[in-house]
Amino acid sequence: MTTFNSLGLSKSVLKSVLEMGFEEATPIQEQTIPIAMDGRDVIGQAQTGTGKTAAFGIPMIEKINQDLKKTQGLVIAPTRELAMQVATELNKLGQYKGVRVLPVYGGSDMGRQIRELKNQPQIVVATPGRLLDHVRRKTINLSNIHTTVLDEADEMLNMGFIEDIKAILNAIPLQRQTLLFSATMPKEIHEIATKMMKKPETVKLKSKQMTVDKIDQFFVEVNEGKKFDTLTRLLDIHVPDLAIVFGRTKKRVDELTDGLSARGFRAEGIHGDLTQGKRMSVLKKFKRGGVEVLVATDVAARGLDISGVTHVYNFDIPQDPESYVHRIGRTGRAGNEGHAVSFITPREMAHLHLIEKTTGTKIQRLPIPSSDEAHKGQQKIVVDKMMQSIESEDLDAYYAQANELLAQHDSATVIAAALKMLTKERKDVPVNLTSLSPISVKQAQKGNKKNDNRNYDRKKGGGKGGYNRNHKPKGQYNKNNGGRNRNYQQKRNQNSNS
Ligand SMILES: Nc1ncnc2c1ncn2[C@@H]1O[C@H](COP(=O)(O)OP(=O)(O)OP(=O)(O)O)[C@@H](O)[C@H]1O
Ligand SMILES: [Mg+2]
Repeated sequence: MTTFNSLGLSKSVLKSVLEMGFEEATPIQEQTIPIAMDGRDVIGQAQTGTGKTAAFGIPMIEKINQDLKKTQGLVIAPTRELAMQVATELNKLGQYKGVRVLPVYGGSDMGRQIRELKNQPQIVVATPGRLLDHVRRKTINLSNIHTTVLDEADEMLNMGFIEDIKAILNAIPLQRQTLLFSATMPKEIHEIATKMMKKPETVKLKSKQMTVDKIDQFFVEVNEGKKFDTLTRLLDIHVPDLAIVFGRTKKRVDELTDGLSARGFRAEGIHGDLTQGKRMSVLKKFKRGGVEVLVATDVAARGLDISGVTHVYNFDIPQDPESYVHRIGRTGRAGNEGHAVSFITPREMAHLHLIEKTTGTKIQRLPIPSSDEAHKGQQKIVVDKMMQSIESEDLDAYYAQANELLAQHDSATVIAAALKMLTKERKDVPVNLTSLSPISVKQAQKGNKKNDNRNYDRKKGGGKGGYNRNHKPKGQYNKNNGGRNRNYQQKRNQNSNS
């Protein structure tokens, strides 16, 4: 066990870390913080949800000169939501040192952003498109930057972003320190990365598989036309606290959201065609539990850290194994348990095997559940609630009526009627989705990302503002286990179908 104390942090950063509920360093933090604090370039690869943000955030904050009111640190992240989240975490890490952090992303007011950048926040966390815009307009001063981070580095150095990244890096002083982090780092990208850095130290945590072993991984083999019914049945059986359903295209996400709402689920969609205001409000609602199913394109696949996500469903199989790793990594974070189910059409089985091979994981087959099982899942929720009521509520006022009913009918009939009334009868509203063609292995191996509709930061949208991550310390890295997990554990034990 490595405490943050033994990593040689300054008093103020140590205070922030402890206040954030971090008691011991995670392995990637333990291994990269000393190297990065030494000023060396680092490529850090560790599984999803293992604290890579603080692994680069802590050394970056330590290096900031708080008396110098100039932009000294730059973090680039692929999506607006991730940029906001990273900025929030850095703000917390730097709160006692008094470091100012500004998120800069597309879809928010340009004029205001320019004014804020003029004040030279010490750290800027930005999406590439908007950042390049500022570089070209000369509305950001990069001349004092000594530390640059590419979060989700393999994605940032992929086809869609690499030209922007090169242009940005070319505008930053050469004597900078560069830190690259991701849960995945394909060999070709690692080579590209190395060329952009100064003798980088690669820290890759040894593990058999790319994914966290706390995530149970399943697949269902199902025809395209049966996917939707299968999804709603699984949701009824699993009863997730919070679930994310990934669809391949924006249109798919819209259709899935409408379909789930029609069947009585509190579902909302998130993708790159929505205004920034809408994207943020959906995410906020999801974090608060006001939305139980978030339907998303790959725009939500990387980096987002939302506590309470117990299930991830790949309604459409991801384009490449890396995307699979990131998508399912939205659950099972910071030592918590998670569950992932991928829907595979018969013609996509080869693609599934490629994912298994690349990630070093065996994905277990799950039979397609029947509507009867789904209905039993819903009844189980009512039974659990009744049991809780029996154990903890004062029922005195109800006994007279209960005895009267029992005088007329046998007890099983009375309870069956109560169960029927309380069980949510899922209206099997017919839902027709536009059919998508299966993904072939060839398509995936080519890394064909042209038509995957990620649309990260290319859209001009309205709305601005930020959200506050409601951080709860949790999981194996500290002893303080959040309430949601306990509830979930209970639910799991009670729900023998899951
Ligand atoms: N040392 C620690 N002890 C306890 N919790 C931690 C520690 N470090 C980070 N965390 C928490 O773990 C969660 C996951 O961290 P983070 O988002 O940095 O993961 P990540 O490795 O970047 O994942 P991804 O690959 O999905 O981006 C966060 O809620 C974070 O606050
Ligand atoms: Mg991350």
